[in-house]
Amino acid sequence: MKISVIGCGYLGAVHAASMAQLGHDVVGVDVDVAKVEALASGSAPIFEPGLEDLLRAGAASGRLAFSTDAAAVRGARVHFVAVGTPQRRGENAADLTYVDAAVEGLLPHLRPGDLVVGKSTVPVGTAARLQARLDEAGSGATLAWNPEFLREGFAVQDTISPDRLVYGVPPGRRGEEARALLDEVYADAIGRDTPLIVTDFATAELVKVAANAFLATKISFINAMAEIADAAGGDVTALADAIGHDARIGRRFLNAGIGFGGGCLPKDIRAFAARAEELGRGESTAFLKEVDAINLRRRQQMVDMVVESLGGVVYQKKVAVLGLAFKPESDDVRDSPALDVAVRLNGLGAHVVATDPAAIPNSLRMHPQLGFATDTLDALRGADAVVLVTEWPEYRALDPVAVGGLVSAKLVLDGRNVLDAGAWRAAGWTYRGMGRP
Ligand SMILES: NC(=O)C1=CN([C@@H]2O[C@H](COP(=O)(O)OP(=O)(O)OC[C@H]3O[C@@H](n4cnc5c(N)ncnc54)[C@H](O)[C@@H]3O)[C@@H](O)[C@H]2O)C=CC1
Ligand SMILES: O=C(O)[C@H]1O[C@H](OP(=O)(O)OP(=O)(O)OC[C@H]2O[C@@H](n3ccc(=O)[nH]c3=O)[C@H](O)[C@@H]2O)[C@H](O)[C@@H](O)[C@@H]1O
Repeated sequence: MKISVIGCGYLGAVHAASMAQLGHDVVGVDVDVAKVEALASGSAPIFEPGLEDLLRAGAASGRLAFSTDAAAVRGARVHFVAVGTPQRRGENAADLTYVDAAVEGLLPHLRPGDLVVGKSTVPVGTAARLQARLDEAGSGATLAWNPEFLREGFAVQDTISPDRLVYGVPPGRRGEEARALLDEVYADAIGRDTPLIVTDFATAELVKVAANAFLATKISFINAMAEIADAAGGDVTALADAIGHDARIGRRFLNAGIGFGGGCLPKDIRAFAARAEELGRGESTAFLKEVDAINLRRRQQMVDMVVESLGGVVYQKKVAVLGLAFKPESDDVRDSPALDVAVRLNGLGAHVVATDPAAIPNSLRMHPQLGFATDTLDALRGADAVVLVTEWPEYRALDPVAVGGLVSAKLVLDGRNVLDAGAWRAAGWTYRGMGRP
Protein backbone atom coordinates (compact mmCIF):
# COMPACT_ATOMS: atom_id res chain seq x y z
CA MET A 1 0.00 0.00 0.00
CA LYS A 2 1.17 3.55 -0.62
CA ILE A 3 1.50 5.45 2.66
CA SER A 4 2.54 8.96 3.61
CA VAL A 5 3.91 10.06 6.98
CA ILE A 6 3.68 13.76 7.82
CA GLY A 7 6.32 14.78 10.35
CA CYS A 8 9.55 12.78 10.47
CA GLY A 9 10.88 13.32 13.99
CA TYR A 10 11.49 10.69 16.69
CA LEU A 11 8.12 9.10 15.93
CA GLY A 12 7.56 9.78 12.23
CA ALA A 13 11.02 8.82 10.94
CA VAL A 14 10.81 5.45 12.67
CA HIS A 15 7.21 4.95 11.56
CA ALA A 16 8.02 5.73 7.92
CA ALA A 17 11.08 3.46 7.84
CA SER A 18 9.25 0.66 9.64
CA MET A 19 6.24 0.82 7.29
CA ALA A 20 8.64 0.46 4.34
CA GLN A 21 10.23 -2.49 6.12
CA LEU A 22 6.75 -4.05 6.38
CA GLY A 23 6.53 -3.86 2.59
CA HIS A 24 4.65 -0.62 1.97
CA ASP A 25 5.56 2.21 -0.41
CA VAL A 26 6.25 5.12 1.89
CA VAL A 27 6.90 8.81 1.52
CA GLY A 28 7.86 10.81 4.59
CA VAL A 29 7.21 14.56 4.53
CA ASP A 30 8.76 17.08 6.87
CA VAL A 31 9.19 20.86 6.79
CA ASP A 32 12.75 20.54 8.13
CA VAL A 33 15.04 20.53 5.07
CA ALA A 34 18.13 19.24 6.87
CA LYS A 35 16.16 16.36 8.40
CA VAL A 36 14.69 15.36 5.04
CA GLU A 37 18.11 15.48 3.38
CA ALA A 38 19.62 13.29 6.08
CA LEU A 39 16.76 10.77 5.96
CA ALA A 40 16.79 10.65 2.17
CA SER A 41 20.52 9.93 2.18
CA GLY A 42 20.00 7.00 4.54
CA SER A 43 21.43 8.71 7.58
CA ALA A 44 19.40 8.97 10.78
CA PRO A 45 19.05 12.53 12.10
CA ILE A 46 18.45 11.08 15.56
CA PHE A 47 20.12 8.35 17.60
CA GLU A 48 17.74 5.40 17.50
CA PRO A 49 19.09 1.84 17.41
CA GLY A 50 18.22 0.08 14.14
CA LEU A 51 16.81 3.16 12.38
CA GLU A 52 19.75 3.71 10.07
CA ASP A 53 19.64 0.09 8.85
CA LEU A 54 15.96 0.49 7.97
CA LEU A 55 16.59 3.79 6.19
CA ARG A 56 19.28 2.20 4.04
CA ALA A 57 17.20 -0.89 3.34
CA GLY A 58 14.20 1.30 2.47
CA ALA A 59 16.22 3.43 0.05
CA ALA A 60 17.75 0.35 -1.55
CA SER A 61 14.34 -1.28 -2.06
CA GLY A 62 12.98 1.92 -3.62
CA ARG A 63 10.06 1.78 -1.18
CA LEU A 64 11.11 4.69 1.07
CA ALA A 65 11.42 8.34 0.05
CA PHE A 66 11.42 11.65 1.90
CA SER A 67 10.37 15.10 0.76
CA THR A 68 9.73 18.63 1.98
CA ASP A 69 6.97 18.99 -0.63
CA ALA A 70 3.46 18.39 0.74
CA ALA A 71 2.37 17.33 -2.76
CA ALA A 72 4.59 14.24 -2.43
CA VAL A 73 1.72 12.58 -0.51
CA ARG A 74 -0.37 12.40 -3.70
CA GLY A 75 -1.38 8.88 -4.55
CA ALA A 76 -1.00 7.59 -1.01
CA ARG A 77 -4.09 5.91 0.40
CA VAL A 78 -3.22 6.24 4.10
CA HIS A 79 -1.67 9.40 5.57
CA PHE A 80 -0.15 9.24 9.05
CA VAL A 81 0.09 12.51 10.98
CA ALA A 82 3.12 12.33 13.28
CA VAL A 83 4.00 15.98 13.89
CA GLY A 84 4.87 17.38 17.32
CA THR A 85 2.35 18.41 19.98
CA PRO A 86 4.62 20.30 22.41
CA GLN A 87 3.57 22.14 25.52
CA ARG A 88 2.31 25.63 24.71
CA ARG A 89 4.76 28.28 25.83
CA GLY A 90 3.86 29.45 29.34
CA GLU A 91 0.88 27.07 29.56
CA ASN A 92 0.25 23.42 30.31
CA ALA A 93 -1.98 22.71 27.32
CA ALA A 94 -0.73 21.07 24.12
CA ASP A 95 0.10 23.21 21.12
CA LEU A 96 -1.94 21.81 18.22
CA THR A 97 -0.76 24.26 15.58
CA TYR A 98 1.49 21.64 13.92
CA VAL A 99 -1.27 19.05 13.77
CA ASP A 100 -3.69 21.58 12.32
CA ALA A 101 -1.10 22.75 9.77
CA ALA A 102 -0.34 19.16 8.77
CA VAL A 103 -4.02 18.44 8.12
CA GLU A 104 -4.50 21.71 6.22
CA GLY A 105 -1.42 20.83 4.15
CA LEU A 106 -2.93 17.44 3.29
CA LEU A 107 -6.33 18.77 2.21
CA PRO A 108 -5.48 19.78 -1.38
CA HIS A 109 -3.98 16.35 -2.04
CA LEU A 110 -6.58 14.02 -0.53
CA ARG A 111 -8.86 11.85 -2.66
CA PRO A 112 -12.22 10.47 -1.56
CA GLY A 113 -11.66 7.22 0.34
CA ASP A 114 -8.25 8.26 1.69
CA LEU A 115 -7.59 7.61 5.34
CA VAL A 116 -5.90 10.23 7.53
CA VAL A 117 -4.47 8.58 10.64
CA GLY A 118 -3.52 10.59 13.72
CA LYS A 119 -0.45 9.24 15.53
CA SER A 120 0.54 12.34 17.47
CA THR A 121 -0.52 12.52 21.13
CA VAL A 122 -3.43 14.97 21.35
CA PRO A 123 -6.02 16.23 23.83
CA VAL A 124 -9.27 14.26 23.71
CA GLY A 125 -11.67 15.89 21.26
CA THR A 126 -9.05 16.65 18.62
CA ALA A 127 -9.94 13.74 16.32
CA ALA A 128 -13.63 14.66 16.19
CA ARG A 129 -12.68 18.22 15.34
CA LEU A 130 -10.32 17.10 12.57
CA GLN A 131 -12.89 14.70 11.06
CA ALA A 132 -15.31 17.64 10.95
CA ARG A 133 -12.63 19.70 9.18
CA LEU A 134 -12.05 16.96 6.56
CA ASP A 135 -15.82 16.77 5.97
CA GLU A 136 -16.32 20.53 5.85
CA ALA A 137 -13.55 20.79 3.22
CA GLY A 138 -15.34 18.13 1.15
CA SER A 139 -12.26 15.90 1.09
CA GLY A 140 -14.21 12.64 1.21
CA ALA A 141 -11.45 11.35 3.48
CA THR A 142 -11.96 9.50 6.76
CA LEU A 143 -10.02 10.07 9.96
CA ALA A 144 -8.77 7.42 12.38
CA TRP A 145 -6.80 7.84 15.61
CA ASN A 146 -4.08 5.25 16.11
CA PRO A 147 -2.00 6.32 19.12
CA GLU A 148 1.63 5.28 19.33
CA PHE A 149 3.18 3.60 22.37
CA LEU A 150 6.80 3.21 21.20
CA ARG A 151 9.67 3.86 23.58
CA GLU A 152 12.71 5.77 22.39
CA GLY A 153 15.67 3.42 22.25
CA PHE A 154 13.34 0.54 21.28
CA ALA A 155 11.33 2.48 18.72
CA VAL A 156 11.97 0.18 15.76
CA GLN A 157 11.08 -3.06 17.52
CA ASP A 158 8.07 -1.40 19.20
CA THR A 159 6.79 -0.32 15.76
CA ILE A 160 7.48 -3.53 13.88
CA SER A 161 6.05 -5.68 16.67
CA PRO A 162 3.78 -3.50 18.83
CA ASP A 163 2.51 -4.90 22.12
CA ARG A 164 -0.98 -3.69 21.23
CA LEU A 165 -2.75 -1.63 18.58
CA VAL A 166 -5.54 0.85 19.20
CA TYR A 167 -7.74 2.17 16.41
CA GLY A 168 -10.11 5.02 17.13
CA VAL A 169 -12.57 5.11 14.23
CA PRO A 170 -15.80 6.91 13.36
CA PRO A 171 -19.08 5.05 13.70
CA GLY A 172 -20.68 3.06 10.87
CA ARG A 173 -19.39 2.14 7.44
CA ARG A 174 -16.62 4.70 7.45
CA GLY A 175 -15.28 3.15 10.64
CA GLU A 176 -15.35 -0.34 9.11
CA GLU A 177 -13.45 0.87 6.05
CA ALA A 178 -10.91 2.63 8.26
CA ARG A 179 -10.39 -0.53 10.26
CA ALA A 180 -9.91 -2.61 7.12
CA LEU A 181 -7.27 -0.19 5.80
CA LEU A 182 -5.40 -0.14 9.12
CA ASP A 183 -5.52 -3.94 9.27
CA GLU A 184 -3.89 -3.97 5.84
CA VAL A 185 -1.22 -1.48 6.96
CA TYR A 186 -0.35 -3.56 10.01
CA ALA A 187 -0.92 -7.01 8.50
CA ASP A 188 2.73 -8.00 8.92
CA ALA A 189 3.18 -6.26 12.26
CA ILE A 190 0.37 -8.04 14.03
CA GLY A 191 1.10 -11.44 15.43
CA ARG A 192 -1.77 -13.78 16.01
CA ASP A 193 -1.83 -12.72 19.66
CA THR A 194 -1.33 -8.98 19.27
CA PRO A 195 -4.21 -7.33 21.13
CA LEU A 196 -6.25 -5.01 18.92
CA ILE A 197 -8.65 -2.53 20.45
CA VAL A 198 -11.05 -0.91 18.00
CA THR A 199 -12.91 1.93 19.63
CA ASP A 200 -14.20 5.49 19.20
CA PHE A 201 -12.07 8.61 18.79
CA ALA A 202 -12.34 9.81 22.39
CA THR A 203 -11.34 6.47 23.89
CA ALA A 204 -8.36 6.09 21.53
CA GLU A 205 -7.11 9.57 22.42
CA LEU A 206 -7.62 8.91 26.13
CA VAL A 207 -5.88 5.51 26.06
CA LYS A 208 -2.66 7.22 25.03
CA VAL A 209 -2.61 9.92 27.70
CA ALA A 210 -3.90 7.51 30.35
CA ALA A 211 -1.01 5.13 29.59
CA ASN A 212 1.59 7.88 29.92
CA ALA A 213 -0.12 9.29 33.02
CA PHE A 214 -0.03 5.85 34.63
CA LEU A 215 3.67 5.38 33.84
CA ALA A 216 4.50 8.84 35.19
CA THR A 217 2.48 8.15 38.34
CA LYS A 218 4.32 4.88 38.90
CA ILE A 219 7.68 6.67 38.71
CA SER A 220 6.61 9.51 41.00
CA PHE A 221 5.14 6.99 43.44
CA ILE A 222 8.46 5.22 43.80
CA ASN A 223 10.29 8.54 44.01
CA ALA A 224 7.98 9.59 46.85
CA MET A 225 8.87 6.29 48.57
CA ALA A 226 12.54 7.14 47.99
CA GLU A 227 12.06 10.42 49.82
CA ILE A 228 10.54 8.57 52.78
CA ALA A 229 13.26 5.91 52.65
CA ASP A 230 15.87 8.68 52.79
CA ALA A 231 14.21 10.25 55.81
CA ALA A 232 13.69 6.94 57.62
CA GLY A 233 16.88 5.12 56.62
CA GLY A 234 15.32 2.52 54.29
CA ASP A 235 16.33 1.26 50.85
CA VAL A 236 13.91 2.10 48.03
CA THR A 237 15.57 -0.39 45.67
CA ALA A 238 14.82 -3.31 48.02
CA LEU A 239 11.35 -1.86 48.55
CA ALA A 240 10.72 -1.76 44.79
CA ASP A 241 11.97 -5.34 44.41
CA ALA A 242 9.70 -6.49 47.21
CA ILE A 243 6.50 -4.79 46.06
CA GLY A 244 7.35 -5.56 42.43
CA HIS A 245 7.05 -9.29 43.14
CA ASP A 246 3.34 -8.71 43.51
CA ALA A 247 2.14 -9.33 39.95
CA ARG A 248 -0.58 -6.73 40.46
CA ILE A 249 2.13 -4.10 40.97
CA GLY A 250 5.04 -5.34 38.83
CA ARG A 251 8.68 -4.27 39.10
CA ARG A 252 8.92 -2.28 35.86
CA PHE A 253 8.88 1.54 36.08
CA LEU A 254 9.68 1.40 39.78
CA ASN A 255 13.23 2.71 39.45
CA ALA A 256 13.69 5.67 41.76
CA GLY A 257 16.14 8.43 40.98
CA ILE A 258 16.10 11.87 39.41
CA GLY A 259 12.78 11.20 37.72
CA PHE A 260 11.23 11.18 34.28
CA GLY A 261 11.81 13.52 31.38
CA GLY A 262 11.71 13.45 27.60
CA GLY A 263 9.48 14.89 24.93
CA CYS A 264 6.39 13.01 26.15
CA LEU A 265 5.65 12.04 29.76
CA PRO A 266 6.11 15.54 31.26
CA LYS A 267 4.18 17.43 28.60
CA ASP A 268 1.54 14.73 28.25
CA ILE A 269 0.53 14.74 31.93
CA ARG A 270 0.35 18.55 31.88
CA ALA A 271 -1.74 18.62 28.70
CA PHE A 272 -4.01 15.90 30.10
CA ALA A 273 -4.64 17.91 33.27
CA ALA A 274 -5.26 21.06 31.23
CA ARG A 275 -7.77 19.25 29.01
CA ALA A 276 -9.52 17.73 32.03
CA GLU A 277 -9.93 21.25 33.44
CA GLU A 278 -11.47 22.40 30.14
CA LEU A 279 -13.90 19.50 30.45
CA GLY A 280 -14.85 20.60 33.97
CA ARG A 281 -13.05 17.59 35.48
CA GLY A 282 -9.95 19.22 36.90
CA GLU A 283 -10.33 17.29 40.16
CA SER A 284 -10.01 13.97 38.29
CA THR A 285 -6.45 14.75 37.25
CA ALA A 286 -5.42 16.93 40.21
CA PHE A 287 -3.11 14.07 41.30
CA LEU A 288 -1.09 14.58 38.12
CA LYS A 289 0.02 17.97 39.44
CA GLU A 290 1.48 16.14 42.44
CA VAL A 291 3.09 13.57 40.12
CA ASP A 292 4.71 16.45 38.23
CA ALA A 293 5.78 18.24 41.43
CA ILE A 294 7.40 15.12 42.93
CA ASN A 295 9.17 14.52 39.64
CA LEU A 296 10.52 18.03 39.27
CA ARG A 297 11.85 18.28 42.83
CA ARG A 298 13.97 15.15 42.40
CA ARG A 299 16.38 17.14 40.23
CA GLN A 300 17.02 19.74 42.94
CA GLN A 301 17.30 16.99 45.56
CA MET A 302 20.10 15.50 43.47
CA VAL A 303 21.83 18.88 43.24
CA ASP A 304 21.41 19.40 47.00
CA MET A 305 22.99 16.00 47.62
CA VAL A 306 26.00 16.97 45.49
CA VAL A 307 26.39 20.28 47.33
CA GLU A 308 26.07 18.63 50.74
CA SER A 309 28.52 15.86 49.83
CA LEU A 310 31.06 18.46 48.77
CA GLY A 311 30.85 20.17 52.15
CA GLY A 312 28.34 22.84 51.18
CA VAL A 313 30.32 24.49 48.38
CA VAL A 314 30.47 23.45 44.75
CA TYR A 315 31.95 26.69 43.45
CA GLN A 316 34.89 25.80 41.19
CA LYS A 317 34.68 22.12 42.17
CA LYS A 318 35.06 19.80 39.23
CA VAL A 319 31.94 17.69 38.84
CA ALA A 320 31.88 14.89 36.27
CA VAL A 321 28.30 14.44 35.05
CA LEU A 322 27.74 11.02 33.45
CA GLY A 323 24.77 11.27 31.11
CA LEU A 324 22.78 14.04 29.45
CA ALA A 325 20.02 12.24 27.54
CA PHE A 326 16.66 11.79 29.31
CA LYS A 327 17.23 8.02 29.15
CA PRO A 328 19.89 5.64 27.79
CA GLU A 329 19.96 4.67 24.09
CA SER A 330 18.69 8.09 23.06
CA ASP A 331 20.17 11.46 22.10
CA ASP A 332 16.96 13.19 23.21
CA VAL A 333 17.49 15.96 25.76
CA ARG A 334 13.96 17.39 25.73
CA ASP A 335 13.10 18.06 29.38
CA SER A 336 16.03 15.84 30.39
CA PRO A 337 16.50 15.53 34.16
CA ALA A 338 20.16 14.70 33.56
CA LEU A 339 20.85 17.84 31.54
CA ASP A 340 18.87 19.87 34.07
CA VAL A 341 21.06 18.63 36.92
CA ALA A 342 24.19 19.57 34.93
CA VAL A 343 22.79 23.05 34.23
CA ARG A 344 21.82 23.62 37.88
CA LEU A 345 25.30 22.59 39.10
CA ASN A 346 26.88 24.87 36.51
CA GLY A 347 24.60 27.68 37.74
CA LEU A 348 26.03 27.19 41.23
CA GLY A 349 29.52 27.79 39.87
CA ALA A 350 30.65 24.15 39.66
CA HIS A 351 33.11 23.30 36.91
CA VAL A 352 30.86 20.77 35.17
CA VAL A 353 32.34 18.32 32.69
CA ALA A 354 29.46 16.38 31.22
CA THR A 355 29.61 13.37 28.97
CA ASP A 356 27.13 11.19 27.08
CA PRO A 357 27.54 8.63 24.30
CA ALA A 358 24.89 10.29 22.09
CA ALA A 359 23.49 13.51 23.53
CA ILE A 360 26.44 15.94 23.58
CA PRO A 361 25.56 17.70 20.27
CA ASN A 362 21.95 18.36 21.35
CA SER A 363 23.07 19.47 24.83
CA LEU A 364 25.77 21.75 23.44
CA ARG A 365 23.23 23.49 21.21
CA MET A 366 21.00 24.25 24.19
CA HIS A 367 23.64 24.89 26.88
CA PRO A 368 26.97 25.90 25.38
CA GLN A 369 28.03 27.19 28.83
CA LEU A 370 28.55 23.60 30.06
CA GLY A 371 31.86 21.78 29.77
CA PHE A 372 31.74 18.59 27.72
CA ALA A 373 34.03 15.59 27.24
CA THR A 374 33.36 12.95 24.63
CA ASP A 375 35.50 10.42 26.48
CA THR A 376 34.16 9.20 29.84
CA LEU A 377 37.65 8.91 31.29
CA ASP A 378 38.40 12.54 30.35
CA ALA A 379 35.25 13.63 32.17
CA LEU A 380 36.32 11.69 35.28
CA ARG A 381 39.91 12.94 35.35
CA GLY A 382 40.47 15.20 38.38
CA ALA A 383 36.79 15.18 39.42
CA ASP A 384 35.84 16.17 42.96
CA ALA A 385 32.51 14.38 42.50
CA VAL A 386 31.09 11.92 39.97
CA VAL A 387 27.37 12.26 39.30
CA LEU A 388 25.60 9.49 37.34
CA VAL A 389 22.34 10.80 35.89
CA THR A 390 21.64 8.66 32.78
CA GLU A 391 22.16 4.93 33.21
CA TRP A 392 23.96 4.14 29.96
CA PRO A 393 25.40 0.59 30.08
CA GLU A 394 28.98 1.91 29.87
CA TYR A 395 28.50 3.92 33.08
CA ARG A 396 26.93 1.00 34.89
CA ALA A 397 29.94 -1.10 33.84
CA LEU A 398 32.59 1.33 35.15
CA ASP A 399 35.17 -0.41 37.30
CA PRO A 400 35.37 1.52 40.60
CA VAL A 401 38.93 0.32 41.19
CA ALA A 402 40.21 1.39 37.77
CA VAL A 403 38.52 4.80 37.69
CA GLY A 404 39.39 5.47 41.34
CA GLY A 405 42.87 6.42 40.18
CA LEU A 406 41.59 9.15 37.84
CA VAL A 407 39.51 11.29 40.18
CA SER A 408 40.55 13.85 42.80
CA ALA A 409 38.09 12.53 45.35
CA LYS A 410 36.33 9.19 45.38
CA LEU A 411 32.80 10.53 45.70
CA VAL A 412 30.06 9.06 43.51
CA LEU A 413 26.41 10.14 43.50
CA ASP A 414 24.10 7.73 41.75
CA GLY A 415 21.01 9.54 40.44
CA ARG A 416 19.64 6.33 38.92
CA ASN A 417 20.44 3.82 41.70
CA VAL A 418 22.16 1.51 39.24
CA LEU A 419 25.67 1.14 40.63
CA ASP A 420 26.67 -1.68 42.96
CA ALA A 421 27.04 0.34 46.16
CA GLY A 422 28.98 -2.44 47.89
CA ALA A 423 31.56 -2.73 45.10
CA TRP A 424 32.12 1.05 44.96
CA ARG A 425 32.44 1.34 48.73
CA ALA A 426 34.83 -1.62 48.81
CA ALA A 427 37.00 0.27 46.30
CA GLY A 428 37.23 3.19 48.73
CA TRP A 429 34.48 5.39 47.29
CA THR A 430 31.85 7.33 49.18
CA TYR A 431 28.66 6.16 47.43
CA ARG A 432 25.28 7.90 47.72
CA GLY A 433 22.13 6.84 45.90
CA MET A 434 18.65 8.33 46.03
CA GLY A 435 16.55 6.63 48.69
CA ARG A 436 19.28 4.16 49.57
CA PRO A 437 21.08 4.15 52.90
N1 LIG B 1 9.04 10.54 20.61
C1 LIG B 1 8.34 9.50 20.96
O1 LIG B 1 8.89 8.53 21.47
C2 LIG B 1 6.85 9.44 20.80
C3 LIG B 1 6.13 10.56 20.40
N2 LIG B 1 4.77 10.52 20.36
C4 LIG B 1 4.02 11.70 19.92
O2 LIG B 1 4.30 11.88 18.55
C5 LIG B 1 4.32 13.26 18.20
C6 LIG B 1 5.64 13.62 17.56
O3 LIG B 1 6.65 13.46 18.53
P1 LIG B 1 8.20 13.46 18.13
O4 LIG B 1 8.40 12.65 16.91
O5 LIG B 1 8.93 13.09 19.35
O6 LIG B 1 8.42 15.01 17.80
P2 LIG B 1 9.58 15.67 16.90
O7 LIG B 1 9.63 17.09 17.28
O8 LIG B 1 10.81 14.83 16.97
O9 LIG B 1 9.03 15.53 15.39
C7 LIG B 1 8.01 16.30 14.86
C8 LIG B 1 8.36 16.58 13.40
O10 LIG B 1 7.25 17.18 12.75
C9 LIG B 1 7.75 18.12 11.80
N3 LIG B 1 6.67 19.03 11.40
C10 LIG B 1 6.10 20.03 12.11
N4 LIG B 1 5.11 20.61 11.40
C11 LIG B 1 5.04 19.95 10.22
C12 LIG B 1 4.20 20.06 9.07
N5 LIG B 1 3.22 20.95 9.00
N6 LIG B 1 4.42 19.23 8.04
C13 LIG B 1 5.41 18.31 8.09
N7 LIG B 1 6.22 18.15 9.16
C14 LIG B 1 6.04 18.95 10.20
C15 LIG B 1 8.91 18.76 12.53
O11 LIG B 1 9.80 19.40 11.65
C16 LIG B 1 9.53 17.53 13.22
O12 LIG B 1 10.52 16.93 12.43
C17 LIG B 1 4.01 13.99 19.51
O13 LIG B 1 2.63 14.21 19.60
C18 LIG B 1 4.44 13.00 20.57
O14 LIG B 1 3.76 13.20 21.80
C19 LIG B 1 4.07 9.39 20.64
C20 LIG B 1 4.72 8.25 21.00
C21 LIG B 1 6.17 8.17 21.08
O1 LIG C 1 4.46 8.91 24.43
C1 LIG C 1 5.65 8.69 24.30
O2 LIG C 1 6.42 9.39 23.67
C2 LIG C 1 6.28 7.52 24.94
O3 LIG C 1 6.66 7.91 26.30
C3 LIG C 1 7.33 6.89 27.04
O4 LIG C 1 8.52 6.48 26.37
P1 LIG C 1 9.90 7.29 26.45
O5 LIG C 1 9.61 8.71 26.72
O6 LIG C 1 10.65 6.90 25.22
O7 LIG C 1 10.72 6.72 27.65
P2 LIG C 1 10.43 5.84 28.95
O8 LIG C 1 11.19 4.58 28.85
O9 LIG C 1 9.00 5.75 29.27
O10 LIG C 1 11.13 6.74 30.06
C4 LIG C 1 10.63 8.02 30.34
C5 LIG C 1 11.40 8.64 31.48
O11 LIG C 1 11.10 7.97 32.70
C6 LIG C 1 12.30 7.68 33.38
N1 LIG C 1 12.08 6.46 34.20
C7 LIG C 1 11.59 5.34 33.61
C8 LIG C 1 11.36 4.20 34.36
C9 LIG C 1 11.64 4.20 35.74
O12 LIG C 1 11.44 3.21 36.47
N2 LIG C 1 12.13 5.33 36.30
C10 LIG C 1 12.35 6.46 35.56
O13 LIG C 1 12.79 7.49 36.12
C11 LIG C 1 13.33 7.51 32.30
O14 LIG C 1 14.62 7.71 32.80
C12 LIG C 1 12.91 8.60 31.33
O15 LIG C 1 13.44 9.85 31.73
C13 LIG C 1 6.42 5.67 27.14
O16 LIG C 1 7.12 4.64 27.84
C14 LIG C 1 6.03 5.18 25.74
O17 LIG C 1 5.15 4.08 25.85
C15 LIG C 1 5.34 6.32 25.00
O18 LIG C 1 5.02 5.95 23.68
